[in-house]
Amino acid sequence: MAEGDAQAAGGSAGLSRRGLIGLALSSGVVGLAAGGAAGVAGGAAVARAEQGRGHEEPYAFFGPHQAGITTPVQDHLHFASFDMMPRTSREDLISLLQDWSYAASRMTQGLEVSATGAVGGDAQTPPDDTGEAMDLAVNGLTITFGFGPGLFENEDGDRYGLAGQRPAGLQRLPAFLGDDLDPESSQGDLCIQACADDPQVAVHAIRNLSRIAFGRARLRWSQLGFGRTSRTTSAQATPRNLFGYKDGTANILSDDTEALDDHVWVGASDEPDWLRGGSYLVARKIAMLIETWDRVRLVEQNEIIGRDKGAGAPLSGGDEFTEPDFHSTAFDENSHVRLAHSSMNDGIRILRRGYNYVDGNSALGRLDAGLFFLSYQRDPAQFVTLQRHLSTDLMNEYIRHIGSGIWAVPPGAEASSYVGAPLFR
Ligand SMILES: C=CC1=C(C)c2cc3[nH]c(cc4nc(cc5[nH]c(cc1n2)c(C)c5CCC(=O)O)C(CCC(=O)O)=C4C)c(C)c3C=C
Ligand SMILES: [Fe+2]
Repeated sequence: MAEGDAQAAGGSAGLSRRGLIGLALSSGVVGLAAGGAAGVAGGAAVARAEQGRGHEEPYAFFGPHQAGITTPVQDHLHFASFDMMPRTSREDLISLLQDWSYAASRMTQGLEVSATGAVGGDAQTPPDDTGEAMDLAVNGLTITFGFGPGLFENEDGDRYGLAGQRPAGLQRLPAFLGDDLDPESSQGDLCIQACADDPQVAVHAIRNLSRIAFGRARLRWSQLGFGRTSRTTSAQATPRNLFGYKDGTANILSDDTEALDDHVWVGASDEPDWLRGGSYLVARKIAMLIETWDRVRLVEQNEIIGRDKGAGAPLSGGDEFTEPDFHSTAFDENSHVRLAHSSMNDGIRILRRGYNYVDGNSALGRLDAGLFFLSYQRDPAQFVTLQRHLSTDLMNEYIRHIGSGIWAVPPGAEASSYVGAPLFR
């Protein structure tokens, strides 16, 4: 076994390639844990070409926090929710997480899922990698994994011996006023958020991870997103959502370590200890009634949001980054920004990372479009409090929550290990 291979396999707690049997893995595996893309070794490995508009340098896969939370928000999303297959064991779950981590650690460095990849293996077997990202650069790909409530316990009981490790806050979200949820596009035992500056790179990641899961987990639902609706660094311009408003102005940014520790990362004083350095992810698929919104007068649109459509400034005045003054009579008391603001919610903040989506159109010629809302928080109660407070939001006339999910997002994997390893110790 080459040195890189040994590091990637990492002993009993390490990355496994066992579950990839049938995907014809062979020699020449890259020493990802040690050197990332720079460690490309022999074998038939194909490093992806340097074509792409987005971020050219890979983001590290291993580290204290998973990438894809504070990482500068990429332009495209493919989000997938999975259910474990019936009669799978704890060992199946562990091997799946090991195989996913191994493949993710390669793809996020711009490599194919295995050393032989799409064209370097035995031509008489299906290739390990599906190939559609071969000529594309890494495009800032991040792959973030989450564990749903059903992984710890469901109607079949404690399938994987994890019930005792379940975070107290990891419960299915309560019903909210006006929810119109489709259970088929909600929740799931596991989730994967793939973000990249090229949509094909994100889709390639989910497609290959779904393939690797074969026999152990199956895709439950997935969502494509385009046009980020948030920013996580001050260097990123604030993008716009499908209502035409700047979205992400007041988001938590990656250099605000105090806010991240207070509001996003599960901390040293929080339980359970395997989740420290992780977070909780909430996803809400929110349909936006675009055609109805487009008939609303501009002044009323501004009242509903609580900000000016052009500059994104609060209605109390100033520029985009001026703090709103809620003593001003400029705000309707049920404007979105007022109801969502931390000063109206006991100081609660969340890190938002959502995307626009368009899933075609209805038979009536209306766009099936909206916001795939994603937020990271230290405690799910933060989202629940905010969403309850939004029950009188003027915006509610123009939106419908149609999908929902919550997952515990483990800390980043240690080098040579896999995402979620501390849960199984
Ligand atoms: C429960 C949390 C939230 C949901 C759901 C939500 C949906 C939603 N939001 C917009 C558009 C905007 N939201 C803005 C600000 C904002 N939204 C939330 C929370 C939820 N939004 C928060 C915490 C904030 C920040 C409030 C503050 O501190 O000022 C804005 C203003 C610009 C900005 O700061 O990002 C817009 C615009 C839509 C369209 C939507 C559902 C479809
Ligand atoms: Fe909002």
